[in-house]
Amino acid sequence: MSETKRIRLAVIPGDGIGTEVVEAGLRIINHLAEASNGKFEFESDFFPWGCEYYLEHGKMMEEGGVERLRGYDAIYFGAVGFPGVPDHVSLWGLRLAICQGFDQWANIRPIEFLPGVPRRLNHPDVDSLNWVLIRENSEGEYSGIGGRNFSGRGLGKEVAVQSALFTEHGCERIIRYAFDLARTRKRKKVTSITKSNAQQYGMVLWDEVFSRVSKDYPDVETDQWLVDAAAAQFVLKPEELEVVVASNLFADILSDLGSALAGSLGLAASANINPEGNTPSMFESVHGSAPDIAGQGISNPIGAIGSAALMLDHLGLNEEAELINKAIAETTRQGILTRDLGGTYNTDEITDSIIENLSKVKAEI
Ligand SMILES: NC(=O)C1=CN([C@@H]2O[C@H](COP(=O)(O)OP(=O)(O)OC[C@H]3O[C@@H](n4cnc5c(N)ncnc54)[C@H](O)[C@@H]3O)[C@@H](O)[C@H]2O)C=CC1
Ligand SMILES: CC(=O)C(=O)O
Ligand SMILES: [K+]
Ligand SMILES: [Mn+2]
Repeated sequence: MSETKRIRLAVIPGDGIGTEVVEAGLRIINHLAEASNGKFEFESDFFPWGCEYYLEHGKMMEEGGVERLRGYDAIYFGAVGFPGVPDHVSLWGLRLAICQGFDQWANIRPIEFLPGVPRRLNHPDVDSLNWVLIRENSEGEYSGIGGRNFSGRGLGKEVAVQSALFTEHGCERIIRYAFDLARTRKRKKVTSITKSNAQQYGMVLWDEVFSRVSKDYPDVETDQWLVDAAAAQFVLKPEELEVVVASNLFADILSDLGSALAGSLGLAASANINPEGNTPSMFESVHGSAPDIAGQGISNPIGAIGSAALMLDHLGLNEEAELINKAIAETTRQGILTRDLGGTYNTDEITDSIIENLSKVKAEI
């Protein structure tokens, strides 16, 4: 028997349903670790950072918090944000501080159309759809460049500037990432989404880099859309999409649209990757802290559990990741669904079912 692989995990449940869905995800991966006969185990350290921490300490995480995470193999994250703390304070103080601090520049957001789920997309062959959004995660509209209150212009005359930063380096690395990923997939197609008619500097640079990089991938089909038309395209011609690459803001919006089309925001998983492997990557559901349903135990844990699968895949536990995804699909196929999908099951029951189905799908392999 070879040595046990010890995985050091930093767990940040955060706020609202973040805590509920992270607990569900941990149940799944700890179950797999126990069943692995010593192949791997997790050493999880919990960080109580978030809005409650802020109300007590005046900051979202402890001093030097990002540095404390550096030595971990991965970060498993819930969600951040709760009424009482301004959303821009909570987001910048935790999620963006980690993503940008660790240069997790590739945010991978697959959109799976699961069996048994009532999808909102009226497409004859929904089962054939499988998208992955590649979101630029280090710059663009979320560079934080700008300011307010420039010169005391007086009541009702305030001015705010919010700039987007696009660097050739930043565009090139995320676009190459999308092309490299497309090469591993069936259709081998990358769709780039910008708004370069109105945004004549940064997004034109993006388009130029896209066109230059695409020449290195003659085997990959390309498509380019302006974001307004692209939003319509998601609904009207979903079969045209496979790998989609877009800026920080656009892919943020389109990933919520995509997950809603697949059934619910609660389904979508994501990975914030530092592809160089210099820093830990962070895995989290696409959705936020959902204060409207927090504390009721009814949140859909599938996005967070799928994110745990992305994490295992990243850590080299590819078979286990596949098992999780198969077990999720088996649970939805059986009609075991949370309320956001029209079901009646709660978070724990979905998680129980996925755990049960892990053994079932394993036996079928
Ligand atoms: N990565 C992160 O940590 C993110 C944080 N946020 C923060 O979350 C807070 C709430 O933001 P919202 O715009 O309301 O977005 P949200 O994603 O939290 O919720 C939007 C809607 O989707 C529903 N929903 C989301 N996830 C669900 C799940 N797993 N199961 C069932 N229903 C689910 C919610 O109940 C709500 O009606 C804000 O403070 C925001 O800044 C928002 C998005 C991402
Ligand atoms: C902040 C946010 O909405 C996201 O990362 O998806
Ligand atoms: K999240
Ligand atoms: Mn978002």
